[in-house]
Amino acid sequence: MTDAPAPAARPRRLDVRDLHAWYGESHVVHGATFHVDRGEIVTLLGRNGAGKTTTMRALAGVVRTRKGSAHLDGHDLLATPPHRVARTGLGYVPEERGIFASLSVAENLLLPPVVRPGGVSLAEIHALFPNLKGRDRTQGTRLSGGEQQMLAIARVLRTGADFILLDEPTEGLAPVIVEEIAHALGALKARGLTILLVEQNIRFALAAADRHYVVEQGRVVDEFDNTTLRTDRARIDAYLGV
Ligand SMILES: Nc1ncnc2c1ncn2[C@@H]1O[C@H](COP(=O)(O)OP(=O)(O)OP(=O)(O)O)[C@@H](O)[C@H]1O
Repeated sequence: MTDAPAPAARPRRLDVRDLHAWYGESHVVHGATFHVDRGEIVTLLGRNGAGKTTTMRALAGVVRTRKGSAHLDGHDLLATPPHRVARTGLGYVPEERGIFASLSVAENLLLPPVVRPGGVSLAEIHALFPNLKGRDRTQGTRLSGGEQQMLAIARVLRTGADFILLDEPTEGLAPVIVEEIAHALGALKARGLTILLVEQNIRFALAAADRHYVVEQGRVVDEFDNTTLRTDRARIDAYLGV
């Protein structure tokens, strides 16, 4: 009898080892180690102030005082100047979304340059986020919070980014909009994109993601798959202090 072949491992996209990051003298990320494979959606969960956003900002090159290693598809992110990071395929959607008040939806969308082939077309963006359809001339800040979040994601998708860092996309949004965003992330995953998500909303994390890391004091201290996250609420609640 021959053994069944082992399932093919997915190629690793993001490999972060012993990452440290500082704001001035303040040492915030203390040796985070984690990875994200091709086509996965992975969350960083943890209490406020645990260092999740700073980890993302360090990967995106917004926080520049860093040590350790972080590679995306073999590109050394810590050695990449900020204006070159987008060319590695990494797109960053910050928590504050960054929608310009004085610009229309279309102007916001077309603002960042396309840096790689394979960007999501306007037709695909409208299929993913129907709320944005027909709103080209609407002032950015006349959109609802959910629509601004959709616009912020769409803007990064247009550039050709295929590894998306998404910081708390559901914060402050109504449940129906949260569902729409979960649905859109599912469609992006089906399209082959890879996503690292900072989240506080466990229901959304379960609906949208494949795996979950817990961050405490700037370190990854545990990892959950969806089954464990669903069934062992006490374990995750202890980390989150709920
Ligand atoms: N620009 C900054 N300058 C100095 N310290 C900062 C700055 N931004 C965040 N910090 C501090 O770094 C620590 C980690 O913050 P971070 O935003 O990464 O946490 P988080 O896990 O994303 O939590 P939250 O959900 O509250 O954003 C906190 O103690 C925070 O006060």
